[in-house]
Amino acid sequence: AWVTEAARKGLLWPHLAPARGTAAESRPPDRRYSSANRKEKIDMSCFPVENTRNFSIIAHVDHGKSTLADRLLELTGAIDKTENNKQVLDKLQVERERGITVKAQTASLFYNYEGKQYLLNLIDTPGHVDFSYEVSRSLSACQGVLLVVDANEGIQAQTVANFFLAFEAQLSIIPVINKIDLKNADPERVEKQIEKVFDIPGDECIKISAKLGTNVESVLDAVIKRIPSPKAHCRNPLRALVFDSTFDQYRGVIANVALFDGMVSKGDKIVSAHTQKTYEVNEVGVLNPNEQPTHKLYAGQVGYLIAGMKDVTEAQIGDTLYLHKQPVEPLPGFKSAKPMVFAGVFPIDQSEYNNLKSAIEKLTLNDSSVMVHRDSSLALGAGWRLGFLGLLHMEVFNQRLEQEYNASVILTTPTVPYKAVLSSAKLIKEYREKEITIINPAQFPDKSKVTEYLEPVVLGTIITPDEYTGKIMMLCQARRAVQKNMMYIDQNRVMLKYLFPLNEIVVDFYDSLKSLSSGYARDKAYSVGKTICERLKDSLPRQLFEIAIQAALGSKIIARETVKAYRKNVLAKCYGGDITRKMKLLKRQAEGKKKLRKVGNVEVPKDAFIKVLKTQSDK
Ligand SMILES: Nc1nc2c(ncn2[C@@H]2O[C@H](COP(=O)(O)OP(=O)(O)OP(=O)(O)O)[C@@H](O)[C@H]2O)c(=O)[nH]1
Repeated sequence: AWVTEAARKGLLWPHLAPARGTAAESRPPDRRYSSANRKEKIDMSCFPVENTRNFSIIAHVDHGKSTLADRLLELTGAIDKTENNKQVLDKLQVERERGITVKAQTASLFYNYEGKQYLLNLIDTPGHVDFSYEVSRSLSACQGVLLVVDANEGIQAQTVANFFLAFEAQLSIIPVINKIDLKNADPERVEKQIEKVFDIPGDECIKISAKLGTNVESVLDAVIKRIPSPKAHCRNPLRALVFDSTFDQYRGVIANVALFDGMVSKGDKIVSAHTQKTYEVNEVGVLNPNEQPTHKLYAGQVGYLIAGMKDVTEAQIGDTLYLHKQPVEPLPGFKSAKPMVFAGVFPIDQSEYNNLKSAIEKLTLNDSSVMVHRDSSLALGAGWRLGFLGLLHMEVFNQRLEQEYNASVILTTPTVPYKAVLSSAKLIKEYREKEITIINPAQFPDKSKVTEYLEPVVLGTIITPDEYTGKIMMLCQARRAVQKNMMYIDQNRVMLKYLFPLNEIVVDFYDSLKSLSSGYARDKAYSVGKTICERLKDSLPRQLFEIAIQAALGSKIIARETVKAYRKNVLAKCYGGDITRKMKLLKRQAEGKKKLRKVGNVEVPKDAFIKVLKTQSDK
């Protein structure tokens, strides 16, 4: 939301609505695992809609989604049981290194249950808040979710956010309490939290250890029994939703599709509802979890499709594909993800500009949520201003540029966008708009030309042991946050909801919050200001006059360093002891310096800039 300072205080947090409960299911007697023949094309016609389930796993970061996904893949024979099955669906190097999921992956699992073959389409989702656009996107292809909660940590902020994404999409929600093998696990306490916060009966919780594989089979059984099959019809004309797309250097765009109606196979002519362009389908298949070509894809199924689309903009996420000459009503698309954190990206060396340009272009082919604007700076040369969904998204992008494209870049301090309602007729004419969005601090219009400024705000959830509540409330107030809700989720854990100005939390809020509970809270603005001033002092060449380097927070100066002037010995030629002449010379020098300081421009050399910015991003 975008609000003014006054409106921020009036906004309401949507109250916790009750969950749609589903009855607890009894355990089924027989089961057998089947693995599909992965060499030949699979015939998908043996999976009618009623034997298909499309589901996702959602959880707070590190609660064990990927580990559970690995176990489900093993149980259904999609991958072999080995020690090395760690986060099979996390394919990117950055995902494995950071142990986080960035891009959602899909896997079709084949499972024999009570004598019937089932097709279970699992769509893995990232847990971090920056990637929640990936979550909602994946959910649109599902009818149900597994809500994984750590048996030790209990419900966390992202559990709540993800629950609401699933709840609003009207999906069946199966709570899974994971890590029951941990010494400090307290599944009963977590069960009560789930009842209290989500209003889901405690006996619907499935308690498992994804790591050891304990009770994981009952998760698959619950998927079959509690999640409805998709409402799709093979006899209707094709209606396929593009819910993700990736770019392959050799094969072009691979679109992940969910078939809401009809069928599609190689050779079919399809049309994109968004671009109205026609393509011929080269290949269809399912992900098991690697691409496995099939003869056809049928209504209710989830798979991939390759049709000669050259870049991901041709396979827009949220687009509907239909058969040529058989147009259908397009499915409701997605709201495109809005970047909320902007930073300048410049090559360390301008001769690297073209390489960096092509690296950014390639990377954004796979991540269409990054906004790209050209930018230039006197000090840093030509570069870009990129928009990201959050700080982690920015860091991941930067890391991928370095790892996958060998690019080294300068990343400037991130900022959030602001809006300004213009009052100056001249500016309105120039922008051709009354309300403008400012993503570059250098382009901030002057106060005298603006009626009001608006800033982005976010609703944040904090879950904490109650002994820290007081300190956290003070921190939130200091960040101009407005409290919207507070409730005990169990005896000593509190859930706080605040409306935060995004700018106040984007960079270091989480660090401050963590340090509060570890007992070493500090004011970061002062230390950051001081460090930058010190670095600049060391990097700036001395001038004939004194240079004051100040860090300001609003109009308040919070740090200062001085670069001393060169002192020219004006008395060098003045032999003898005439003190009045010496004084006169020194006075004239001082006056000259005073004048110089007023008019003197300090040119900041590029390497000084780089030094300061690099130490910032290295921190
Ligand atoms: N003891 C124990 N550890 C587990 C269990 N399940 C997962 N873990 C561990 O918890 C950590 C996080 O697990 P992941 O599966 O990567 O978590 P995730 O939710 O997929 O994380 P993101 O993809 O970043 O959202 C890993 O170190 C796992 O080994 C479990 O049942 N018991």
